[in-house]
Amino acid sequence: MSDVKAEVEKLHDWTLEDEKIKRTFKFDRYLDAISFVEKIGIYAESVQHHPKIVINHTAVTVSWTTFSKKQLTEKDIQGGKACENIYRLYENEMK
Ligand SMILES: C[C@H](O)[C@H](O)[C@H]1CNC2=NC(N)=NC(=O)C2=N1
Repeated sequence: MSDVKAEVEKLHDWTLEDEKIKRTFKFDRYLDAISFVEKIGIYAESVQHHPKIVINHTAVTVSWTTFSKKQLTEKDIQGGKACENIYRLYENEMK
């Protein structure tokens, strides 16, 4: 297994399929979901690596892959970790 694939296992809650990692994040309110997406957008622009994001009311599904290489790369792992960190901010605010 490649190092990148081994790293996916450490990202609990993310599933690996077809060279993509994916996770759905849940929010209490629609605008919390939108705010999460905006923060991911700011991260994505800062590193010039952009995920697919599907907003379904209060559920946000984020998928990372590297389309230029048609495979999962370290940048996708970093993207997944960034999403986790951003979501943790939201969870802490809710406590
Ligand atoms: C030039 C620019 O860095 C590339 O087009 C970037 C932009 N964002 C990207 N995002 C993702 N997810 N995969 C890429 O291959 C990619 N390429």
